[in-house]
Amino acid sequence: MKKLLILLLVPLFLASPDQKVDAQKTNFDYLDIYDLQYVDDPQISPDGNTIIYVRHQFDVMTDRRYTNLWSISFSGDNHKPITSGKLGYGTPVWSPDGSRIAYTSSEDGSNQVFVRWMDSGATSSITNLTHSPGNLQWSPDGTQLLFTINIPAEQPKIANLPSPPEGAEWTEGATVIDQVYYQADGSFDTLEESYSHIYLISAEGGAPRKLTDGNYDHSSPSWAPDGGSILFTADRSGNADLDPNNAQIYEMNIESGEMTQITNKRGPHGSPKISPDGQYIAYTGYEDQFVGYQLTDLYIMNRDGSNLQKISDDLDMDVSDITWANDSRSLYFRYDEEGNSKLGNIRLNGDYVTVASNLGTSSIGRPYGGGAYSVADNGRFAISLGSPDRPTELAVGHFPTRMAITQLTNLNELFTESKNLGVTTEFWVDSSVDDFEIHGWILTPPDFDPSQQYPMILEIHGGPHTNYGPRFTPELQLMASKGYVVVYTNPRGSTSYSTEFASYINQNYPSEDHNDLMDAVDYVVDLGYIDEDRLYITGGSGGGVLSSWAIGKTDRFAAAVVAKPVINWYSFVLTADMYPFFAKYWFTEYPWDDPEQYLERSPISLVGNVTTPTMLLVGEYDYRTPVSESQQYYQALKLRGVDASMVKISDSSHSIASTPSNLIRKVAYILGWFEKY
Ligand SMILES: CC(=O)N[C@@H](C)C(=O)N[C@@H](C)C(=O)N[C@@H](C)C(=O)O
Repeated sequence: MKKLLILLLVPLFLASPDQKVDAQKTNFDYLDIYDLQYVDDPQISPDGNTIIYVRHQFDVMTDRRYTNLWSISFSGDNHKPITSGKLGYGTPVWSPDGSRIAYTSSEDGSNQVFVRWMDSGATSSITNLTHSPGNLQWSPDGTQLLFTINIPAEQPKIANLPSPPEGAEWTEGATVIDQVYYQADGSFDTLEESYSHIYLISAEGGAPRKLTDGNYDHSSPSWAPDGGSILFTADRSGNADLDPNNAQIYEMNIESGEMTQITNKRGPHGSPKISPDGQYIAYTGYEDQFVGYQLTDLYIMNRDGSNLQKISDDLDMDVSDITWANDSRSLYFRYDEEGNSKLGNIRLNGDYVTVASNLGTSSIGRPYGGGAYSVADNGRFAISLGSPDRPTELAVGHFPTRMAITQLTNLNELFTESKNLGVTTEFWVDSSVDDFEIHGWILTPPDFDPSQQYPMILEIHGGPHTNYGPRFTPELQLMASKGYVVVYTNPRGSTSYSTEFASYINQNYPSEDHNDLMDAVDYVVDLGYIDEDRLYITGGSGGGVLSSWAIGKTDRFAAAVVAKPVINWYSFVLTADMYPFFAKYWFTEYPWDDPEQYLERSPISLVGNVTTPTMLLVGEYDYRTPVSESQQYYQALKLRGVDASMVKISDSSHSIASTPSNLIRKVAYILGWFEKY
């Protein structure tokens, strides 16, 4: 008995100290997804004393994500629900005096705008809309709200059809399509032609006033400090559908409805905001060069559009989500840097600082960037705080005193205390083809022991102009919990490093990003704990491009799962929902004018080399990277006698992870395929 006892105790001491398996805990498993909770969209009150945030939860019975509004004080006290139930509440916005919040809710069966009086808790819907509202913006005096909704365009009759006889059982009929955008990923039906318009409504309800007109989209409304006018963006050229990157800034006088175009440089103009002193307009954008990646900069100009200045020259990172500081002397903004999502503050002379790092999203999928923040008049701010080890929580801080960031919520404390999770470690590897350094992370299994040999999965991000980072990723944690070392990287083309790095694959994708991925695999293999006979590769969307490209270049992988890929750029730009953008920005010619340009960068051109057993996996209603792309590769592999399988995830769009059970299915099919080999 004594000898048996010693044998039983030894393995526990072998585990590396930082990954000792706690026998009281269990490994992260598929159904644990439904226990996760996320903080998103934290909105701090104007006086900085209270934060309203959106809490994301999941219901295993309805297989749905549902959201509620919660409130907590800046000190962390008085944490309580504002709404409850398994419905949808979102986009909370404080009134300028902090007495009310406006938000959207589906509690009445359709998405409407609600207002809550914070002192009494009285709540009322103030709209009765037929389409979902968005972009809620309080007027400076708190008496009115702006919002946008999509309004169907008048549809001309195409044919004078006879009516079926009474009781006849004719077929459904036909869908007439004549607009450029007739499908959008996430909308399962054919799109009706509609345009986004801006409305104004009393904060106490009543008939809304339609401010904009015409068959044009109007977006990003914001108020002038005096409440006399609003800014918004629109491309009213009449060619916006086929020229998708040229929205301009307009100012509209609320009383007269008179509209003035403020900008006219070619290129996108996003999120126009007037400074609190009324002196400047800030916006994000760039001068369009018609290439795949273009750095999004921050500009300021006078109210009339004169004296335009780019103030983010020293940043070389994409700027988004801008907010003027109360003194009109700086702006807060979101940016990603080396795979870390951050909140920054930039002065009008271009000097900038990082205010907070490690922002997180509410995704249950892969570790993409993102995050949310808000700032009070006194410099207090709230952020969605991410971490590689737990879902996103709420944190607060103060700028410029730079008090320590304080995490206020711990929604997942019991979860993280009861689960053995994979551990994320960072690495950099020198490119084998030039001077770039490639950034990556290794997610090791909960019971990891570097003296053992492990199967390895290389998981590749899409976009391609996005970035992965040390962020909580249930999708990859599930792979690690099943015993895999999971490696993920930011190959060239990824954002958050430099314009040079991201632009390298402009009209040159895929290319040496493949080498970056193989350099990362070589690096991790050289660490000595990977079984080289059990190397696996997978990736979604752009990651599907690179995983199918890779197995056309090497047979080092025991198996591959190519998820929602582009396989043939020629067919892709003629079937994808965003086809005008893809054709005009990812290529220099149309496919019929230069088929070779499309074919030479298409994974289908390398399928003749493939020996790797491959599963295709795609959402049944994926309109971003259509099912037909996966079908081409699957059928080519079958014709070549390569072991292939194809999984179509039912009722799924491009965003497979938007439904928890579909995320579970995706990981289970991926691991099932790898286990087979
Ligand atoms: C950044 C981004 O999403 N770009 C779009 C043009 C896009 O939809 N790209 C897809 C081809 C893609 O790779 N999407 C990634 C984000 C995914 O994992 O779905």
